[in-house]
Amino acid sequence: MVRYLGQQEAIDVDVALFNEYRFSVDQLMELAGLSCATAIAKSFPEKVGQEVLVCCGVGNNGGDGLVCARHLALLGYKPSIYYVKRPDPSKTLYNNLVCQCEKMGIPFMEVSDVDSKYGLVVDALFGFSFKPPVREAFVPIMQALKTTKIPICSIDIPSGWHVEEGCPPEGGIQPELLISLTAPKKCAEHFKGKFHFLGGRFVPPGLAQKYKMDLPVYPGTELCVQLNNDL
Ligand SMILES: NC(=O)C1=CN([C@@H]2O[C@H](COP(=O)(O)OP(=O)(O)OC[C@H]3O[C@@H](n4cnc5c(N)ncnc54)[C@H](O)[C@@H]3O)[C@@H](O)[C@H]2O)[C@@H](O)CC1
Ligand SMILES: [K+]
Repeated sequence: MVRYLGQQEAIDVDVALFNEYRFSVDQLMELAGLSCATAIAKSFPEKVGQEVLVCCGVGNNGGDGLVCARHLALLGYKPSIYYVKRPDPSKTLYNNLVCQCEKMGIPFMEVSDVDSKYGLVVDALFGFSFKPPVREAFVPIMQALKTTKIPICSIDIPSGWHVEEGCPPEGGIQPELLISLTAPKKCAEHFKGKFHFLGGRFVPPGLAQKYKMDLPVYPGTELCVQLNNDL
């Protein structure tokens, strides 16, 4: 059984990947975002050709969302991006990701009429660094995601959920697909949606052993593996 990590463990793994194993953020973000697009395509093949709203926050989870949007376009979906806040010019990584999306013709827009405009929503607002409660600037988009009837695909953490305890008592978003990256975090034990995938097939075996991740075997050359395929 794959082990579900606590918030501090997820942060420690992150630090080890970058400092000890010398990966760059771009490298892992590309693989993470690609695995998310792949999991979405496996879960919702019937939505190819439809509009997809990709909601991106200001951290690396949002960066995964930008990469995912680009790959969704390559897979035949029609993504649009809601970016809560454009990155500061000094943040080269995020500015490059934005440029890549713009050059692909992916529009950046405000959120309106989610239920009538889109077939899917990708939630890349907060990842494992989230600490509740949600700050003011994010309340409108969180409200839109809480009330939509369109299936939500959450990257790494259902945004607004406590990273370990799950959905907040006052209610939160209920994604239909969760793509856990690297290893699932404890909140995923409370996930009740239809599809739970693991993505981010880049964990060196030594690191997986150190954190006793017990990662499942990815089939063949797949970039993601379904964790709840017994359903
Ligand atoms: N460690 C790994 O293996 C990898 C992690 N990646 C992604 O990186 C994510 C973690 O990224 P980060 O550490 O940058 O953090 P997050 O993207 O989880 O969030 C950080 C941002 O959210 C803000 N934030 C935190 N709490 C908030 C609140 N209550 N209200 C509003 N804003 C709040 C922070 O100020 C910060 O700007 C992961 O979940 C995953 O999606 C991938 O990109 C690549 C590989
Ligand atoms: K998320």
